[in-house]
Amino acid sequence: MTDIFPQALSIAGSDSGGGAGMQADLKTIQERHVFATTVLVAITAQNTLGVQDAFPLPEKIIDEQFASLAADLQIKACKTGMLADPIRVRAVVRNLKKYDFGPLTVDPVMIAKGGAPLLSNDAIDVVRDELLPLATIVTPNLPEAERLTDMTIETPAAVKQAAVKLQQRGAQNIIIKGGHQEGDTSRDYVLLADGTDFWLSAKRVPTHNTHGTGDTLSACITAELAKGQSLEAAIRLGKAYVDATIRDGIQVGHGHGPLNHWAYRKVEGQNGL
Ligand SMILES: Nc1ncnc2c1ncn2[C@@H]1O[C@H](COP(=O)(O)OP(=O)(O)OP(=O)(O)O)[C@@H](O)[C@H]1O
Ligand SMILES: Cc1ncc(COP(=O)(O)O)c(N)n1
Repeated sequence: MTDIFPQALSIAGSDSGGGAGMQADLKTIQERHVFATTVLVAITAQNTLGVQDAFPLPEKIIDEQFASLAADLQIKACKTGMLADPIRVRAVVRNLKKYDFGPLTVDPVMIAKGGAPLLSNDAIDVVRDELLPLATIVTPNLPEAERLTDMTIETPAAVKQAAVKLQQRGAQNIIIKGGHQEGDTSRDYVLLADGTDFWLSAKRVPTHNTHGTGDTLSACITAELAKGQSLEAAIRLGKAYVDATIRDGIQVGHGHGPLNHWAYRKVEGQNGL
């Protein structure tokens, strides 16, 4: 008998433009040599210029996708992305409690780079109160961390305080991403369950082509967890992977362009990639 191949699950919205959401997850998980499966929660009509429309899927088909996967596949890690509204968040929570798909990475996607809401205001409290307690790791950007903690985060000390607050809300491990900061360096703060903490720094790339950075980071972490990597190794690999996709950019579309998901192949062997 051959070994079961590592399988990971993306629970997210579709970005027709291919740069973010489920498409970014699929590209990333595939590049990390893990078999990608999906539960589609919403469909967006989207390109690099913005989100033109969004359509959340009925609860029934969300439940059925989870049931189909649970009946057959051996998923070892999963992640959430765009969850749209309270009905969809609760449907996902219900299914994550019902089935074991391994460690859960929650990317609490709220607003697209172009400014369109991907999570309704009344769903934010549901994510905080019902989804965060299930999270092995939560990966907010700075504005998302502010909303989830009711804090203004303007200093490194406030970033650390927000991470502790997210742990108190039930998420075990935290990354607060610094992509939205000013300055020459993009710094992400990591707080692990055992209290270990560190910063992951990278020289900021002066580019508008950062559509899907958060999805890509969280999908890479999920893929590495599905392979059995430790959480810290998965986080460090995720950072190295997303950094390569931004640094070795491609030009697609006329707005916030997507990442180069195969860029790491050029730096393979470095930073564990
Ligand atoms: N211009 C940049 N140069 C280098 N690293 C960046 C840049 N922009 C973002 N990053 C890195 O990309 C990762 C994602 O961070 P970011 O804050 O952009 O997440 P996000 O807002 O959730 O992304 P998205 O919503 O686009 O999916 C982090 O590791 C961050 O440091
Ligand atoms: C379906 C979907 N999921 C997630 C994002 C976040 O990505 P970004 O903030 O880069 O627009 C998105 N735009 N669309």
